[in-house]
Amino acid sequence: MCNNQSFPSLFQTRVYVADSFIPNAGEGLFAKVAAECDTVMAFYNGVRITHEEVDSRAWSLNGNTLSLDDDTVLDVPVPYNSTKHYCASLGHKANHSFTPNCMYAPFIHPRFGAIKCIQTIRAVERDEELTVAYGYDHCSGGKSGPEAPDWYKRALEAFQTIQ
Ligand SMILES: C[S@@+](CC[C@H](N)C(=O)[O-])C[C@H]1O[C@@H](n2cnc3c(N)ncnc32)[C@H](O)[C@@H]1O
Repeated sequence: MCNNQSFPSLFQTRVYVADSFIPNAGEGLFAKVAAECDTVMAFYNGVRITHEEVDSRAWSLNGNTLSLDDDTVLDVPVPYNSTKHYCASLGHKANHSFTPNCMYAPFIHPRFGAIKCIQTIRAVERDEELTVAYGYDHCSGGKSGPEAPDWYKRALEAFQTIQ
C-alpha cells in the first residue's frame, strides 16, 4: 500500500500519475518537472514472466507487459497496476502515442536489477503527459491489421487518417 502524500520528497521527484489527456486511456504519466532530452523520468519494473505466457493469454491480461529481453517480460498485473497497491515504479503508467516524447530504454537499477526506464527523446515541459510508442508489430496481422489490442488498432487508424 502506498501513500505518496505522506512522503512527497521521497517518492517520484520527476513524475506523477493523473487522468490521461488521451481519450479513453485511463490514467497516464506526467512530468513533475521540465526535463531535457535523454532524461530518465521513471522506471518500469514488474513481475518477471516468459514471452510464452504473454503470447498464450488474452490481450486483456497483457495491458502492462513490456519485453525486457528475449527471455523475459516485465508485467504489472492487477491489482498492482493501481497506485493504491504499487507505486515503487511508475513506468507502466505511460500511455502509447505515435508521436511520443519518451522511449523505453534498458536500465540496471540498484534495487530492481535489469529493468527498463522511460527516457525522454526530446525536452518536455512540466505537466506534459509522457508517452511512448508501444511498438506493436504492424506487419504480422494480415487482413485484420496489426497484432495488437483493439484500442491500438483504432488509434493507428485515426493516426493514419490525419497523416
Ligand atoms: C501500460 S498501461 C498505461 C496506463 C493505463 N492507462 C492506466 O490507466 O493504468 C496500457 C493501457 O493503457 C491504455 N492505453 C495506453 N495508450 C493508449 C492510447 N493511446 N489510447 C487508448 N488507450 C491507451 C490501454 O488500456 C492499455 O492497455
